[in-house]
Amino acid sequence: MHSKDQISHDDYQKTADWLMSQTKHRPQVAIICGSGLGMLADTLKCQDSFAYSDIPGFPQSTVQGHAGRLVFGELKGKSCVCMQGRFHMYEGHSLLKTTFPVRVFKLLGVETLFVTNAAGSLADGLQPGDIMIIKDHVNFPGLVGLNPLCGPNDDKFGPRFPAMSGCYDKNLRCLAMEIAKQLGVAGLMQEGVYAMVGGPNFETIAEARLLHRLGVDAVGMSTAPEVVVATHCGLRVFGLSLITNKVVKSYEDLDSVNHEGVLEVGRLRSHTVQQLVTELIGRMEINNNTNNAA
Ligand SMILES: O=P(O)(O)O[C@@H]1C[C@H](O)[C@@H](CO)O1
Ligand SMILES: Nc1nc2[nH]cnc2c(=O)[nH]1
Repeated sequence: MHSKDQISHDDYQKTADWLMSQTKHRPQVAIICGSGLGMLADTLKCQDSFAYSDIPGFPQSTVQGHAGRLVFGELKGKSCVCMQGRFHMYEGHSLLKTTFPVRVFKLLGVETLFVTNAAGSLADGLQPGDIMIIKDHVNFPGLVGLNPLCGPNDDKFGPRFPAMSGCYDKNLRCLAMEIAKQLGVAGLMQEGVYAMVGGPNFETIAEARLLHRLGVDAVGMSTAPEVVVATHCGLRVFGLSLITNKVVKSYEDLDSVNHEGVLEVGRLRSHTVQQLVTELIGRMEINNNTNNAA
């Protein structure tokens, strides 16, 4: 890693301090909105919002469907911060930049991170419009050393060799399924394994078949680095993939995926995703956060 890519503890702290000087909200929960899912921020009450371009140290969103705003507010009595737009490796950001907000959230006192994304389905049982609760992930870039934790370890955030088993909180996954039943949308939901690939191109048929054989249920281009960094600094994580398309696995299939279609499914399912996230945040327990990374 080149030194220009490194971000010091002070850099994260400066951004956190700036945000705390601009808003009275002290969020317990952070939400990262995936492609087409930015409307999650609209449900927050008593909003304070900041364009990424106005936040010292923040990267900029370049992808259509990622507005580039950080929104603070209340949801069901819990203080939240929501990223309307995330950063992807394929935009040219370093992985440390991609995950920069997660460590800032930790310094703000956040204890639970919600990650959402748009993903293509490889599992036969997952259809466009379905919602997958992420049970686990395969971080393909991470497996070959493209990991935000590479480089000097910042012991104030977490250990050199963090465990990743159990990084998607089981209690929150169970509660989400219970809420889905109560909302009458359990038929749309199942748990599965998400895989991150680098993008920005969608999969070839041979790549799709490979991922399918490896046991991947849904594939996308984000999330895993954020979850790795969140787990490293002790955040509890809950993740949802909105299935926006079937990944083409047959040479006879003439379908092909495009980003506009991905955003459209996001819009169609926005209400259900919003309801689920709102109820889950309302019903989950929050521990007293001692903010031990500060
Ligand atoms: O930010 P997410 O992971 O939801 O975005 C997915 C992956 C690509 O960025 C884009 C492809 O349409 O959607
Ligand atoms: N890699 C990948 N990312 C996606 N995001 C939404 N759909 C897809 C897909 O089919 N493949």
